[in-house]
Amino acid sequence: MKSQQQLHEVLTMPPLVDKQSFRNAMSTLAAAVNVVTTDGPGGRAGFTATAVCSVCDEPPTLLVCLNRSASVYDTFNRNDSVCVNTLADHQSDLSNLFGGKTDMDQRFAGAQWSKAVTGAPVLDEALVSFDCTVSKRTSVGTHDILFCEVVSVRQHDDAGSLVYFDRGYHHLKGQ
Ligand SMILES: NC(=O)C1=CN([C@@H]2O[C@H](COP(=O)(O)OP(=O)(O)OC[C@H]3O[C@@H](n4cnc5c(N)ncnc54)[C@H](O)[C@@H]3O)[C@@H](O)[C@H]2O)C=CC1
Ligand SMILES: Cc1cc2nc3c(=O)[nH]c(=O)nc-3n(C[C@H](O)[C@H](O)[C@H](O)COP(=O)(O)O)c2cc1C
Repeated sequence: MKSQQQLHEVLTMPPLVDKQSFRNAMSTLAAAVNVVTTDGPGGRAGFTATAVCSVCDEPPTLLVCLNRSASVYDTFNRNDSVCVNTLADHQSDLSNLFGGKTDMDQRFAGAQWSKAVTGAPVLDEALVSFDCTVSKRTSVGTHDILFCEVVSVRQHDDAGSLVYFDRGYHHLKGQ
């Protein structure tokens, strides 16, 4: 068992892995690219996210990690609707558009959208769109984790996938 002094030393130690080493390691994980959107009382917003993951299928649930310093944070915090639009292989321009520093109307002017059951914008040419309501939110470090229960899905089986790997885009063709 650790003494109080040993516990204090462990808790106040600097992290063993610095931020840059963590990011370099994470850059080796290939990930799907998503434009995550919302609409509701807080207004309309969308951002690019690779930190999206399947949680469970009963109830069908995804998670999305959102940096609390993002310009879209307040809007997502005030709305319950979220649509995770996974990009098709030809949509890297859209990823860059929603990836930061662009005015929100300009971001949405870059593509065609429909309205989902929840009211969130669905990207017409997405590989797949998961229309969701946020069932739970929690904070870890700099990010909020949104647990999103899927209420409807729209899928284009013939499209390829846009993959982010080694800080760049790669294109996976469908079968
Ligand atoms: N989870 C996140 O919040 C992510 C944020 N980004 C943003 O896009 C910028 C460009 O990213 P890259 O070109 O891939 O180069 P980078 O060197 O900044 O990031 C490399 C990898 O580290 C991870 N990462 C980056 N920033 C992170 C963060 N704040 N929290 C948790 N994981 C993070 C991601 O997996 C990313 O692909 C980043 O600096 C960041 O602002 C990109 C990917 C994921
Ligand atoms: C490829 C890529 C993946 C990203 N993934 C995430 C993510 O998973 N979570 C996140 O909070 N931000 C992520 N970002 C950054 C957000 O897209 C960006 O902060 C957001 O568009 C808001 O930018 P703004 O604060 O300038 O408006 C990613 C950016 C890029 C280009």
